[in-house]
Amino acid sequence: MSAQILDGKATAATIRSELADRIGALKSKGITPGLGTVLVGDDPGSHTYVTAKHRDCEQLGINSIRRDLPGDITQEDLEKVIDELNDDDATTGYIVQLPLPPHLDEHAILERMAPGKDADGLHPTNLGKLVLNVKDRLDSPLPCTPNGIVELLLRHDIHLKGKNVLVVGRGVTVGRPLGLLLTRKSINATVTLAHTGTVDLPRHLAVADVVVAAAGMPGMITAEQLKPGAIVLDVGVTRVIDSDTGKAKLSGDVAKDAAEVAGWLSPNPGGVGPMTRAMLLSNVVEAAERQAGISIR
Ligand SMILES: Nc1nc(=O)c2c([nH]1)NC[C@@H]1CN(c3ccc(C(=O)N[C@@H](CCC(=O)O)C(=O)O)cc3)C=[N+]21
Repeated sequence: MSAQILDGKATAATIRSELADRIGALKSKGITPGLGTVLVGDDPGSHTYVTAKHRDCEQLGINSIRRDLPGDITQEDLEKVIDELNDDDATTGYIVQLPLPPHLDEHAILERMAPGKDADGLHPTNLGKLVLNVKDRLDSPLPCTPNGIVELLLRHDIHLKGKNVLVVGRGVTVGRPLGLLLTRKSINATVTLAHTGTVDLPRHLAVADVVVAAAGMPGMITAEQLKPGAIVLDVGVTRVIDSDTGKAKLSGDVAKDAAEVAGWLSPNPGGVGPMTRAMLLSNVVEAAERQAGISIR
């Protein structure tokens, strides 16, 4: 049996075309959404993702505000940039690419962002709303990768009600908030969050209907660990050196042989990554609609 593909590229393209209509409606009211990005340092992976995000904006007619900052920027100077973006009317929403260099206080930066301009859905206030509200639709942004995973499954007509979901990795952009989304009444999954402190990961994998691999550990999830027919989402993106070519390449957390056992598999690249970017655009458009007083639901 070979897994069916959760095609993030095609799904993201559909979402972008839906957003184009909503952007057209905003522009007819004289409103052009603007996405800001704050990138500190010169990590090649982060530059790739930020460039891809701005390419998406250009294709959709969303304004781009790009702040690439030196890796040795002080906390105080970074906070000044955050204050500028909070006050900039052309910036509907923005993100601070994580992780930040270790000398910077990531929490203080995220908290300093205006919650209404948080395009990532990672501001404590917005994550707090997710903790507090299990049943209603929220009027605040959802974290992009977790929401991208939900949207990818829904648009392939896969429903998680009653399913056992194993999330591997407790990072702030994926693992930690994902359970908050999947345990909402509208989805009703049961979620286990595994991490580096988990004992006997294979025991959890063997009973998981859905596996979200977001640990950043290349090839960690292999076919023999999976429950036959499991739905597998490969989220991890780690730069590794290709042993044959000696060149840097991106590796996912799921080994190639998983496709022989899984029922569904999101390719990497081409799965959750494009969905993350599509959800970011959706958060920016929703923020513009909210600021324009357009009811979005
Ligand atoms: N505050 C913050 N928010 C993030 O959402 C965030 C972050 N920091 N730090 C880094 C991670 C990583 N990330 C990706 C986004 C898109 C692709 C993506 O589109 N990947 C393409 C391949 C790259 C390409 O070809 O464009 C794919 O999977 O098909 C990958 C990874 C967001 N992140």
